[in-house]
Amino acid sequence: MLCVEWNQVAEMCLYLDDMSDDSRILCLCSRAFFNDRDLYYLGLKGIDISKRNLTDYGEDEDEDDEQEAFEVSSVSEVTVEEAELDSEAELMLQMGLPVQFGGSAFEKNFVPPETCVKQHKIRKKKKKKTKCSKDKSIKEVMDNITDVCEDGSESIRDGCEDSPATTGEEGALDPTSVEPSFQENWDRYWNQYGQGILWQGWVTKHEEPELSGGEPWNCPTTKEEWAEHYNETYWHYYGQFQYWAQQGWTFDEVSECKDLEEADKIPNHTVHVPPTSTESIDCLSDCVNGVKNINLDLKGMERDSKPLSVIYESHQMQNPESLEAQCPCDPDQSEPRDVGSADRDASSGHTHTSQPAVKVSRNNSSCGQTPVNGEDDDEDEPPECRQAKIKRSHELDAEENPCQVAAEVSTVLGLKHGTGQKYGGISHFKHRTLRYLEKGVKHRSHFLDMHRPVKNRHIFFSEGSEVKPLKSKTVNKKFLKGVGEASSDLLNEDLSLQKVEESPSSSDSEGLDHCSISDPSAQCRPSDNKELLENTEDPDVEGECVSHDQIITSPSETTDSGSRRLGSLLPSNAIWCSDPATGMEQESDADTNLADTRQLVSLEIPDYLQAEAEENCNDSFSKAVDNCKKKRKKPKKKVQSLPPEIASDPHLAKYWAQRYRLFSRFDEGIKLDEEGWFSVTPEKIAEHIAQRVRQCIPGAVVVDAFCGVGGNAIQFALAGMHVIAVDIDPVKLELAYNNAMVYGVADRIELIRADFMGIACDLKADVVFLSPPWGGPDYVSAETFDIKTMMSPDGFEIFQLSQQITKNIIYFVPRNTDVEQVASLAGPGGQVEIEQNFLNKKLKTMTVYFGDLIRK
Ligand SMILES: C[S@@+](CC[C@H](N)C(=O)[O-])C[C@H]1O[C@@H](n2cnc3c(N)ncnc32)[C@H](O)[C@@H]1O
Ligand SMILES: C[n+]1cn([C@@H]2O[C@H](CO)[C@@H](O)[C@H]2O)c2nc(N)[nH]c(=O)c21
Repeated sequence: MLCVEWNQVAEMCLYLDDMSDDSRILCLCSRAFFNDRDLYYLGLKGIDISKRNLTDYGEDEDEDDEQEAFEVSSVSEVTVEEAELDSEAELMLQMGLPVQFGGSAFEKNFVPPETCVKQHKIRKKKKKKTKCSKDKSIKEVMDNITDVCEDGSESIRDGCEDSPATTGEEGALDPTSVEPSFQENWDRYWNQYGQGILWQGWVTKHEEPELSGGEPWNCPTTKEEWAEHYNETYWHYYGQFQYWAQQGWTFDEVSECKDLEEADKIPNHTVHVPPTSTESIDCLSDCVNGVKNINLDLKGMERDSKPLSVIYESHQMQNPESLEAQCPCDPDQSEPRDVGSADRDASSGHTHTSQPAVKVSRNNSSCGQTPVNGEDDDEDEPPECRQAKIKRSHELDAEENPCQVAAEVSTVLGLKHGTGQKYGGISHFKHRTLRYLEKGVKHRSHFLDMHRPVKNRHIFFSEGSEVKPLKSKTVNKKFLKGVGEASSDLLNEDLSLQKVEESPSSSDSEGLDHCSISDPSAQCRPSDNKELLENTEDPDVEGECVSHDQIITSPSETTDSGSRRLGSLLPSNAIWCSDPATGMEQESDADTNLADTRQLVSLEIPDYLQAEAEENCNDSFSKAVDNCKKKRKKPKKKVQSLPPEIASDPHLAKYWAQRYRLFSRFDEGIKLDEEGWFSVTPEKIAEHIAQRVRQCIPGAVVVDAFCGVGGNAIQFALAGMHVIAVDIDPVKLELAYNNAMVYGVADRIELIRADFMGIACDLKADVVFLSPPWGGPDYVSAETFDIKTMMSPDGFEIFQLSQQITKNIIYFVPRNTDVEQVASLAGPGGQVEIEQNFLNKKLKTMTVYFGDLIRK
């Protein structure tokens, strides 16, 4: 299946210094969205997330994610079986917000604040009576438990329950638990921006809103939809506001009158708060007091509803970061930066677009958080963006501020502009332009998690604030470690530990000995490694290793694929492992003994990974959960044995929970090693990349230069391509082979154990796919990822060698990669497509396409 949605969002032109404008690099920015929530939840089955932190289970799998963990208690009533959260609700959870503020989960539990409290409480009481007895027992237990908070210092009652950001349903829903100053601030915010946000959202959903039949909130045909829209928008922004407020953000209120004057004295219309549901309409309108009086800028809104085609221009962006330091938006720097006439000159005539465009300038006055009502399509920006408003004008003016433009681009598009060395002798880009290709990019971007950095923190709440800061990564890690230690005595026999101990893993030295052999006649596949062999489609997959010291022609070269087939020169000390069953060959290296460096550290298994662990738990919490589970009469799940690399490292637990999103056929015998777990491409993304290749170059021969455990190679093969899969690590090739067997595509993948850097010049193919190591999961801790210096091998050298094979290259890079550096790979006058990959609305990775693979 292809991605849920694919959009071209912007076109960025990068102009080279000292070169004509024809040499500018065109960079298409696109987004691919995938949804594999079902696979994620499948991986959580058997894990009681009510007891643990969801981030431990990989929804936020990166080691250094900005989205910090949310407290256990915030999902105290959420168990995997019933966790049917939509993405928005989940985002709320991740932000530490009550799930009720998100999407469908919200709708089920709609509770307007303030004036609706009483009404709501009555409803709640009624609801409560009919609630599952699980709630009762859990509540009971929760009342008794005093040591469940992860930080160990506070009880649920004292430390968790009170905070709306960290509570379970009860605490979260009680609006009185929201600090009054927050509510006041929110009301002011909503009064000021609510109408703009509402209208902008409406306009985005409806190409050209038809106003002849009346305002959408009055028109009988749209009334209901408007109500829903209102509801969704209100609560979405409420959640956003609460989150950013917790992060220390404040917003500066501006005088409405002043705004209106600035907004060209736009005719006023009144927004009537529409019915949201039969029960809540009146109270909602009261809740959002003041919205009735907000003036709607229809004229401005109409302007905004036109397709966006906006150019941001920035000049001399050699060092946007250093410029950012002088940004006049910085409250500490009151003096505006004078861009100067030279910059203005440089800006003229560099639109280079086929479509009409509006240049965007940064008005200093707008830096000071002065949104212009209805004038600006940023009207719906979340609080963090209010600090840097952009005002449209038809000419660049002296007040344009390149650093803000860069910041805007990265805020909206989530792209990183670094100062890293450029490829191919390009010194730097003298200026750049950016044109949106999609309407409502900014609005849509708000609903995506792009790991935006949070800057400009202010003290917002009083010291007595009950809003608890989100849990830190350190705590999270400590917790994980602790769990690993504490749970060693809870080992469950069902987990086949004995088997784990006895059976060497793929990353275990015993297992490896079979492949890192010097005797070429030795068996390549570890015949005694049942772990590795079990569940493969063909039980007789043992093969022989054959030594080669000459040019080896791969079996596929004799197939009917003509000149496109591989002819590879292999290192002279290479050993090929041939599988008689499939005719596949594998190479092993006599010099390599990775086994020495790999050990099983410990066999402690966290209790929460034991699907049926509750049988061993005598505490009342477990009993309560147990009771609930029994009530649900769900069939008992088969206990799955934990792979040793997971069992030995509690940090890998999160990847285990994600196993089906990595390989949907995981249970059929998929095997990974430690590196494989954290670096394999999630199946949906790999499938999408493969489909793109299939569409552009059907039947291509693809070199997967760093194939790892085969995540991409398998998808290329499934899409009908012939794959030459290279990896330096023989263990990876073992695993890739095993996994390819599971998917029934082993015969379409040639596995070569070699250093890609050494054999690249001898490979022939139509497409090269590059997914090199990024230096481990810590790649996220870099503000901007530099593909030259942070990758090993050097990302530029990898690319240069690949260019010798073909111009059709796919580079799979971290989401925080310096886009200008990546774009420079295209060379002067070249083109590149940078595709952001979103998994469940969260930016995961970027895929960069070159040559014929760019979607025009
Ligand atoms: C990130 S993993 C690839 C993951 C793969 N795309 C997947 O989905 O399974 C990178 C792989 O590159 C391999 N590697 C590292 N240096 C290499 C080199 N010089 N040549 C070939 N492979 C290399 C590592 O052994 C590792 O398996
Ligand atoms: C450390 N890591 C994560 N991913 C990929 O990024 C996603 C989000 O973290 C992971 O799911 C994985 O696909 C990696 N891909 C490559 N090619 N190399 C890596 O070192 C790597």
